[in-house]
Amino acid sequence: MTDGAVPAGDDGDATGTGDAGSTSDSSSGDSAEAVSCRALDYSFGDTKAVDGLDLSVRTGEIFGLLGPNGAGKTTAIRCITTLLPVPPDIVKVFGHDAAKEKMAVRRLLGYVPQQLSADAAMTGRENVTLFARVFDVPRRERAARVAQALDVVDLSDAADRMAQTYSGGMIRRLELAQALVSAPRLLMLDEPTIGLDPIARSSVWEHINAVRRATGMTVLVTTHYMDEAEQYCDRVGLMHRGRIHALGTPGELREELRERRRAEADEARKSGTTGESAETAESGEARSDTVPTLEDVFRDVVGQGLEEEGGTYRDVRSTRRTASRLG
Ligand SMILES: Nc1ncnc2c1ncn2[C@@H]1O[C@H](COP(=O)(O)OP(=O)(O)OP(=O)(O)O)[C@@H](O)[C@H]1O
Repeated sequence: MTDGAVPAGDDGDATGTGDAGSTSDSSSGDSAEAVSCRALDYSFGDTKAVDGLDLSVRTGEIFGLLGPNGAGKTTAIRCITTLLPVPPDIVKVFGHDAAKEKMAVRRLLGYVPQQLSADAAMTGRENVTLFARVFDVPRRERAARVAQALDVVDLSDAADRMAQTYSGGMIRRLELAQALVSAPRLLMLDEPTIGLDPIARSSVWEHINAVRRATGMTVLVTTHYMDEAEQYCDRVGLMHRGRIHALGTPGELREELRERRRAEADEARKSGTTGESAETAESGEARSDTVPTLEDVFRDVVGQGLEEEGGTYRDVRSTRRTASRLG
């Protein structure tokens, strides 16, 4: 079983908590909040991967979790998918508790992990059919649902070709079809466009957007690409060292920084005694007039750029196998 499959019937919880989904008040999954994490912690031995994370994803939005390598994004996503065990009353998906109602949570979500989740030695259709079986899509509906999922990502014509003949962008779209075949209410994507060329990146996003528009599905996505977050996410959370340091729409975050810069420039102008050179003061003023980018916001909040921590991002990107073809 790949990481991408979170089968409804496979309870992988090491803590052995039961599933109270069918008896819960919230069993219909009706909740204005698609995802909620309250003070979520997760450690691997001595490494604190997630450190008191508070997160609220609203139903129907595209929420981007941004952060450098090692910020804890994947770990947080895996806690929400129930692939990593969490204590009760910390993580909820459409009101269902990820510890107590694991099966109910799994039935509501589709997950495209960073690692490859398509099998090179099967056709596109066979790959999606496998996910349809794992996710318990009723047998009589299966063929139609598989065809529909392939159609949504524009892979109908290539459906009966082996996945090893697909380009990197096609593989990512195939993985999207795998996650969509169970008609999830929440789609979680971990670095969906990493390693793809700009055209393939925008194609993947166009397909995500089209499904979102058609179904009202909620999307939670992690990305390093600020331009994508800016263009496609309704709101973003800037994550660093296991927690969110800034949250809002890209426009709000940029405007907040612009205001802070203006206030600082005013302050410097008023005091005039800060010892800063005329040149520095001038550059501060000029800065306060330009609209900052999300990268500027990130740098301001955590004191560094997205690509500066961890040092292994390029390695990760270069080893992301869907960047080329399946071997
Ligand atoms: N299975 C594991 N065992 C030990 N440490 C881990 C494991 N998975 C993640 N970590 C550590 O937890 C921290 C957070 O990692 P995580 O993968 O969640 O970050 P990320 O923001 O998703 O980064 P990336 O973009 O590289 O995936 C890092 O310090 C990482 O080394």
